[in-house]
Amino acid sequence: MAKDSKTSLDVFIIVICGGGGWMEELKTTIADMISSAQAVGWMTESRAILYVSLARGMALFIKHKDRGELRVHENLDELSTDLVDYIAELSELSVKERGIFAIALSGGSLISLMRKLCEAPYNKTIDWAKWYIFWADERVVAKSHADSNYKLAKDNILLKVPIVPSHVHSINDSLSAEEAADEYEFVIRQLVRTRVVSVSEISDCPKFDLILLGMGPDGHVASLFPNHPVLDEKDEWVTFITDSPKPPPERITFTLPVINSASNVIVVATGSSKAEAVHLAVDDVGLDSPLLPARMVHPAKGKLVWFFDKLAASKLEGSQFS
Ligand SMILES: O=C(O)[C@H](O)[C@@H](O)[C@H](O)[C@H](O)COP(=O)(O)O
Repeated sequence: MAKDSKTSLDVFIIVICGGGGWMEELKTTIADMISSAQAVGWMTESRAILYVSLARGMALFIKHKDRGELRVHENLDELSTDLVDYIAELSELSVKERGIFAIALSGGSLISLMRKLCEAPYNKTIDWAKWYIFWADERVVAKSHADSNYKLAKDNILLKVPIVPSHVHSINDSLSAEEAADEYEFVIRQLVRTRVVSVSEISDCPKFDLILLGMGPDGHVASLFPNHPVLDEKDEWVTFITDSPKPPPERITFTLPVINSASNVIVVATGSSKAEAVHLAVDDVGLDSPLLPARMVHPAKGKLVWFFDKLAASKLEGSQFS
């Protein structure tokens, strides 16, 4: 079989979501087989379409040729189940490898999609004492304010699992945005020194075990908004903005070099309002199209996984999700 270059999504992994036991083995076997078939040029468009139609009503896992892995789910419940399962898997690997799981959260709907972490089996099986929590971005408001990303995570997750309070690193809410960003970077520098957070082999940046990002309809991730000068920040690890188009205006945010130095990055986008941004962030859209912040997420050595529901994935090239 000849390789068909029209296979726009370079589909080569389909798995049935859920299950366990033999289903897990089947998933791995299928992934390996399709991966080998693609590697030797045996992946045809017709086969990809067959897989897509087989996957209707099931989760579809796609290995994109340069945008990481795309996981398209039928609905939010399935997405959330797969998301927490993947986070638990990364936590286990990281704790096994280095005894710590340093994870950076964002705000928005992502947090409610993570709430299953507080339920069985994860509340018992995850090694919560090894978790260190950070924020990839935070709104500069009091920690008790309804807009606080810290409060959102605390109320929905952190209070419900046995995380060590001293492992939770949130910003100092009594400072200005600029001061809070500087101080947060200082805190992270100390934790890199003691290797609570690893260091990247290719830059001097911190290497978080996992950075979790939501994506706005404009393609922003963390508090990195389209066309904002902080997208060019190369030196700072944490920076600030006072003109966020999404309220509240004052925020601190990890910079792109930090996001792109992580071992793992997850981007979650759901709902039809995100469909165009998903297309622009993932597909080969050419240089004339707007360069969205989400498209600039490209971990140099790490793994990037996108979690979509079928509405958010509906404008992906070659998709059958609409
Ligand atoms: O503090 C923030 O505002 C967030 O970190 C932001 O980057 C969020 O993740 C996206 O705007 C997506 O939010 P939704 O998932 O709620 O659309």
